[in-house]
Amino acid sequence: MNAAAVVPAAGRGERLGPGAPKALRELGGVPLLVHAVRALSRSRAVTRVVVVAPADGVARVRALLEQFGLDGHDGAGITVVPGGATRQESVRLGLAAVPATADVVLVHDAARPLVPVDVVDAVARAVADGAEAVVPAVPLADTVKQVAPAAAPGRPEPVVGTPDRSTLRAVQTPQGFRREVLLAVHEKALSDGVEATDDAGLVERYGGSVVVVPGHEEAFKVTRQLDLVLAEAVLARRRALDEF
Ligand SMILES: Nc1ccn([C@@H]2O[C@H](COP(=O)(O)OP(=O)(O)OP(=O)(O)O)[C@@H](O)[C@H]2O)c(=O)n1
Ligand SMILES: C[C@](O)(CO)[C@H](O)COP(=O)(O)O
Repeated sequence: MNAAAVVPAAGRGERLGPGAPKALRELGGVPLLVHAVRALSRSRAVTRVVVVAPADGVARVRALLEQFGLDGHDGAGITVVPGGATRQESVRLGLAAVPATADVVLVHDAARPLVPVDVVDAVARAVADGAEAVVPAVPLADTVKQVAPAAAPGRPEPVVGTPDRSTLRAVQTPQGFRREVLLAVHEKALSDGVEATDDAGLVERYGGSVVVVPGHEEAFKVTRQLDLVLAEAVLARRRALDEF
């Protein structure tokens, strides 16, 4: 297997609040992006990483990766390309830089810095074993309600349904794909104007099959301030355990 990873890191991080682009915010003194690239590089399956940087931040991201010893000379080779206005566009631009020799592509959010390498390996292995699209996921802790729009602004939203929680999963990254499948659905989505919140959603939209492998609670996405607090705690626990 020859897997390349695309790391969308071009988002602003509006929900995290004011500051640097989210991927460059620090966790334990190290940018989220660097954590994410290190996690991918730990997988023997990953031979190339394409980082998709904010369009005006390519030089800064290259310098940062070099500063943290991730300049392509140690472990997986790394390419940095400019991203787009949406996550989907950023992934498509990153995919264009994936070498044709890669038969498997993993797409991993820079905003999921603490993904364990076992999850990366499990996703890559499931694609190598024949799946065309693979997502890591965890069961939900909360009950989920489907709602309709409120009658007026400020009014409560009416509940219209309660899906059976046992059939639902919260989906993480890296998501893994046969390269030609991911390329094809991104190209079709571009020409059809189709948008999805994750890459596997595009595969589903065009009739492909997607399977789930176990994710990990530490692969959560840093989206809001509280996630950063949790990520600091998880990292501190890992560092403390490493000392024993
Ligand atoms: N135009 C974009 C938007 C998002 N992303 C990346 O997609 C991942 C998941 O997106 P999200 O968590 O929504 O990040 P942001 O878009 O930065 O967050 P927000 O929606 O709060 O602004 C992140 O690693 C983010 O950098 C990207 O590469 N290009
Ligand atoms: C791809 C993803 O992380 C899977 O859960 C998620 O859909 C990204 O959503 P975001 O709103 O762009 O963070």
